[in-house]
Amino acid sequence: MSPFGPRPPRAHASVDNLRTHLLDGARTAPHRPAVIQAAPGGGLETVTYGELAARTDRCADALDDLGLDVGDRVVIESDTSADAVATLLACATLGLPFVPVSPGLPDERLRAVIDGAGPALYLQAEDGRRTGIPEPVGTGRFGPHGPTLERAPAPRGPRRRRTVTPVDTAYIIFTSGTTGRPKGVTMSHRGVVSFLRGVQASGFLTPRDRVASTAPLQFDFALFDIGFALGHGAALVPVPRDRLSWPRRFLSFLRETGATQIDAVPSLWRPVLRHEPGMLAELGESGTVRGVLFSGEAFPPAELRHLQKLLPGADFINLYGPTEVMAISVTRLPNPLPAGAERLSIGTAVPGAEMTLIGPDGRIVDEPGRIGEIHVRSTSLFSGYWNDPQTTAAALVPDPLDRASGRLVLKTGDLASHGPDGDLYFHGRADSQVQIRGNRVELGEVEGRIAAFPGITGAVAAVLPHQDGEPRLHVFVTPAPGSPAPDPKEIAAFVRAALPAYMVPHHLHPVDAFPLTPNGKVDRAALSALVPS
Ligand SMILES: Nc1ncnc2c1ncn2[C@@H]1O[C@H](COS(=O)(=O)NC(=O)C[C@H](N)c2cccc(Br)c2)[C@@H](O)[C@H]1O
Repeated sequence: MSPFGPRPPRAHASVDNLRTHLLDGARTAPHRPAVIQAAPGGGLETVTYGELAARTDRCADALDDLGLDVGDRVVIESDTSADAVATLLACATLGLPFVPVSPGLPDERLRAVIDGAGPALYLQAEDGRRTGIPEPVGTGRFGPHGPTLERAPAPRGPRRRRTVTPVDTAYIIFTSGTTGRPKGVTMSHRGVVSFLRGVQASGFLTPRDRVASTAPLQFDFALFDIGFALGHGAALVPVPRDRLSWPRRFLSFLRETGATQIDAVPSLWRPVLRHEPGMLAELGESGTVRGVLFSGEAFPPAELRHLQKLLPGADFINLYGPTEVMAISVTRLPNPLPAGAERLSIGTAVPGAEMTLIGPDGRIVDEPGRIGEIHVRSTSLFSGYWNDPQTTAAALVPDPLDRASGRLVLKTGDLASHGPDGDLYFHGRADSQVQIRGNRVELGEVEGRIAAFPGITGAVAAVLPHQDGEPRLHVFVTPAPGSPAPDPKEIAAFVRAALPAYMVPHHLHPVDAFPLTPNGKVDRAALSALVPS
């Protein structure tokens, strides 16, 4: 009996809870590998479903004894690992929303997340190096034997809640929102589990798969990988951060672990394609890689074609969606992409969700080719931005097709059009539509054209201010190693041959690599710093 009175009953297997959904594999096949990871002393170690469940319950018992209540937040600072998974599943078991942050997060950003979330407890991996967590937050570390407490959480008073329900918060993801203050995307157990069930219906994974996960834990892509792998009884293969920074080390880790599925943002592939196409081709020939899943940003078609050529036997899966609904669609793309395809399909929503395009007039847009803003109906809708009802009301709006119902839909801020086949095609963010001399320019079109120029492996376009007040179109390109710096006049002619004159870039900047956000996407806000002064 814990000093704080009777323990609340654990989440019952019949109701949606992240722990019960993901540890089902522990009941049916406890000896199967759940996590295959780099071992601290080098080499690899395997944690089975049975062992993962045991670590989860050890951690849940220890957290339970602290007298935390359903709804009390726990910050987890770690890379993806078996112990991080056990800790977040322990939180799910007790209804403690976890707030994942990555070790690289600067101190002041972590301070902002802690100010925002008001956590009861902060836990880091046993080898974590963070110091200076402010009172009254409790602090501790976790390892294979569960958590060890350093500073007890402030006394919480008697428990008010009996048990965790599917509409309770599973996690809060703080996104580096464009405005300074980070927004906390609050996701319920029902939201996560219903999306994972929807993806399962597509049948992309079998229990024999090994899913290489490359996203930082603070990005819901990492949470997806955990749910995707464990929900199928497959093995999760977290790729260590120091393996991601070098293409050779990344590819050798994929080979050593026998990864069959590689999940990454498109930009992660750019240096691999540029510097190690041969080693990538060898991995392709080995036949172990069955699938490449990507999300977070549009995969530039020229780069995707190059990757498909090197991994001919793999499925290429485009996962689209904002963190506010976890995601929405999972689309297997044609391999190879049809020649001339300028835009990738984001398909149709997973079972249980629906995307509709709404025009500026609030009416549905459904004739092919016309652009509208994606609105989403789904049981995976987030509960709201943490402690921010105004911003929530701007995103969760009355259903424009069914106002009387009181039901809300997510207004995504993303533009798309229907293809002839009914699939949706992504046209960028509504707030990133730019005008050049009064003409609407879709940056993706300019980038796609320039990336197809021989000797260029990647292109990112941006409209940047100019002292004469007239904004200018800049393009940053990564030339293939050993290729001469591209001639701006040749590029201009190449663009003019396919696009209207106003899409011809004013400035061309060859760069070694594009700046990336902490989640690994191209950091468009950082491009202006690359313009030579
Ligand atoms: N496949 C695409 N093609 C093009 N543009 C994409 C794609 N996926 C996103 N985006 C863009 O990224 C925005 C959203 O950013 S986000 O909130 O940080 N979330 C993300 O990126 C990650 C996303 N939630 C995700 C990723 C993997 C698994 C899960 Br489960 C969830 C979307 O609104 C889109 O603008």
